[in-house]
Amino acid sequence: MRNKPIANVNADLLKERKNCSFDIEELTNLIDGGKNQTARRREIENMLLKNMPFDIIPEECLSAKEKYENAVRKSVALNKIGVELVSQVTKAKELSDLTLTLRRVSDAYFREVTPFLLHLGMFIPTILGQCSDEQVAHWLPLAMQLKIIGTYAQTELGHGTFIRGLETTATYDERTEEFVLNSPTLSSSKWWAGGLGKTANHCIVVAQLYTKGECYGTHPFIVQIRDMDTHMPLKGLKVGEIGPRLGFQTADNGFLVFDNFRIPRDSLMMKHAKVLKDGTYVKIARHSKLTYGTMIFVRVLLVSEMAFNLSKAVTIAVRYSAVRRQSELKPNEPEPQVLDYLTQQHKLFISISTVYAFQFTSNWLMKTYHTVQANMKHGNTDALPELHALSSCLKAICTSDCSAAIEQCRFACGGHGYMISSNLPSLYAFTTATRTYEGDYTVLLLQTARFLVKTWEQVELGNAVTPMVAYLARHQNREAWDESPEGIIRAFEAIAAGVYQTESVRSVSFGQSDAIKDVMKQLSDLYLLYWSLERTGDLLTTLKSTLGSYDGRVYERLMEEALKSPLNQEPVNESFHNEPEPQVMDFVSQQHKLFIGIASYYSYSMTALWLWDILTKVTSELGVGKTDRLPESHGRAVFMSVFNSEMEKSVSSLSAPLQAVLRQLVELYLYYWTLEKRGDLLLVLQSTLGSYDGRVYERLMEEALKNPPNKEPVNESFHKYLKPFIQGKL
Ligand SMILES: CCCCC/C=C\C/C=C\C/C=C\C/C=C\CCCC(=O)SCCNC(=O)CCNC(=O)[C@H](O)C(C)(C)COP(=O)(O)OP(=O)(O)OC[C@H]1O[C@@H](n2cnc3c(N)ncnc32)[C@H](O)[C@@H]1OP(=O)(O)O
Ligand SMILES: Cc1cc2nc3c(=O)[nH]c(=O)nc-3n(C[C@H](O)[C@H](O)[C@H](O)COP(=O)(O)OP(=O)(O)OC[C@H]3O[C@@H](n4cnc5c(N)ncnc54)[C@H](O)[C@@H]3O)c2cc1C
Repeated sequence: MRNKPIANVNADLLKERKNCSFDIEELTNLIDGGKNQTARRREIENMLLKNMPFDIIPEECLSAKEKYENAVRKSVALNKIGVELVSQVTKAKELSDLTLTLRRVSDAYFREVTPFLLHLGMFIPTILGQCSDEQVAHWLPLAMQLKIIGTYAQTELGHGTFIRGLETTATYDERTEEFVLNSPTLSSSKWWAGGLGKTANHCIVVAQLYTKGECYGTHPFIVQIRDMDTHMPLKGLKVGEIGPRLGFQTADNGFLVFDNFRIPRDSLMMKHAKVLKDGTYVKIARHSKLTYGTMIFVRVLLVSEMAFNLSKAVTIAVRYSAVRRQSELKPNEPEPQVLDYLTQQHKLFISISTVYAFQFTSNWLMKTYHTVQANMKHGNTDALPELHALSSCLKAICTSDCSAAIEQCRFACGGHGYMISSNLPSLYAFTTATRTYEGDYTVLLLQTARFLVKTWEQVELGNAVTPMVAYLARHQNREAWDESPEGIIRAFEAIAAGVYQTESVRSVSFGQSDAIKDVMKQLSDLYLLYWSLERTGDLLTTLKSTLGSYDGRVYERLMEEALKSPLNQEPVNESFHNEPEPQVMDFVSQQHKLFIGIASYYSYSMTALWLWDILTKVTSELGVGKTDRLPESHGRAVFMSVFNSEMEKSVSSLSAPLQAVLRQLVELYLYYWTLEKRGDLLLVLQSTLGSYDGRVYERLMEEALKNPPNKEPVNESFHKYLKPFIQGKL
């Protein structure tokens, strides 16, 4: 796309590019995976450039409904080309290169995401990973050619993390050889699935399988949810869009509720378990968690997704920093490019290095994933726990780091970075969601910690462990790390960094020029140094804590320390003889702790009554319960001054004794009612999650039902684009 010289390039950018120490094309080839892949990518880009409709009005200026329709229009056009290209491919490797290229290039057409994301990212992978061979033969061609459009509905209003707690039931009825799907409670409503709200006509539903009166746990089912011709929701289910969210605005995330909805027996995805016609349950899987396979796959995918998204953000920020000039450092000299400020480089360079850390680690992780999959085909699931731990850990860290780094890139672009047109807000909104979906950050780190603790036990027993965790045995002297959760996670992070270093060295060791090697080495060093400085505290092995000692001799150490206190060096302190012991209330430091708390509390309450709008803003951002911890002194000052002046205005014309009494009464009244009516105050949170009565699920559903897309059962884009596309008439 960009291999031709472009006219009118900013002079500063040209200058920076001229300064480059290596051949840019060579690095491009490295990133693409070789010269041929670069050429193929450009070919596809050019083809799409010629054929794809561009936005006439920027996406962000459209209404929510228009945004969705526009996204469907573009998705259909893109996938028409995609399906055609896929049909020409014969080899598996070519197919995976092509899907990756299409995935990357497609981003150029969406500020938000395509409503087909879940179809490509989870529906197809789940067919591949969870269906029996016959089922794959039936469903895969339909899905690949987009004759059906699917999504993945696992999460419910009540449970996302704890999959075993899902409440949707699939009860086998052997008389009709059907499963009956039910959502027995409000909290069992499926919630969040991308593309479910308006687009998908099929859906993978994860439900508790019951047969012959027994529950066999969660299983995936493939379910048609809309009529293929009219697109109307099928009888026995309720489906809709969940409402506006931070990002993913064009992904029509949806809800789904079942009421005795019947599906054929073979809707159960039967690779890992079967239910026979007579209702007998047959377990096939050698590992109980194989039904979680799609999640592992997407976690692996997300590492490269994060590399890609951060690469876009940092490219935007670096280019802009070369163009942007700010502050006159020397009189009559041009203002410097902001890129030349060291502080600006500090914001940006770690992101560049992080992109490569993620990308190299991602290539390696994907290879590892395929190796484990290949072994599992032959029945060997030994490596699955480690793959789960590894993909959980890397997914958690890279999604978290990526969204933080994108924020830095946005900060680096000053005010203009806040414009939607800069694309940085959308990149942030997209990536910050990845920290939550496909397994929440904390939860996944805890999964990894669990694996490491188990491995540690093996090390202690002198048993062999896998190469990836062999360092645990090397560090058995416990000097290099401690056994706290942080220590475990830190050790794992160190491994991730190690992978990056070895992989980057391996990747650049052949063919590549010295110039590229130098740059890669610098980036690798930067990444390692940056994180060792960031985590200096964690890297220190002495915890300096009586409570956190390795041997757990907490009380002995507390006593030893106590005995060292100078006060204990004399049996009776001289103040016994000379001064009465003070009440702790008399200590100024104690008064400071207490009185400032009371004063702050009053100030917030007063300000709430007099300056309702300020409170609404602050509390909706911080939460009422947290206002006493309002961190910014500026915010505190505003509250204080408003409190003082408004109070004074009200009572200043009255006599002094009356003023004093009124002040006390006002204080009492406010104090009393603030505590009594804290529920009402919480209403200013304007939040479905933070309501005083805790009716979270009811409110989420009420809001979803108010959502304009749910006012029409079928969006007109179905008739205009989706239907002709699915039926091959476009
Ligand atoms: C090639 C390109 C193609 C094109 C791609 C296109 C697009 C790509 C772009 C983006 C990606 C695609 C889509 C993105 C958009 C949106 C997607 C959002 C979709 C979703 O958001 S979709 C819902 C995901 N929702 C979750 O992510 C729930 C998280 N919650 C869990 O994942 C579990 O619930 C957990 C693990 C917390 C507890 O589960 P639990 O309670 O059952 O287990 P428990 O803790 O008791 O552990 C018992 C034993 O199981 C082991 N174990 C656990 N999990 C395992 C696994 N997966 N594999 C192997 N072993 C496992 C343990 O290690 C332990 O082992 P041990 O006993 O030996 O210690
Ligand atoms: C944009 C987006 C798209 C999504 N798309 C889909 C989709 O297509 N299909 C689908 O099925 N789902 C989807 N999801 C849902 C997503 O997978 C869940 O939101 C995610 O798994 C987190 O679960 P939760 O919402 O139940 O969070 P919770 O588990 O309720 O998390 C709330 C808090 O509790 C903490 N917590 C929870 N459990 C533990 C624990 N055991 N130990 C310590 N702390 C804990 C978490 O760390 C977090 O701080 C999507 C979500 C988003 C945001």
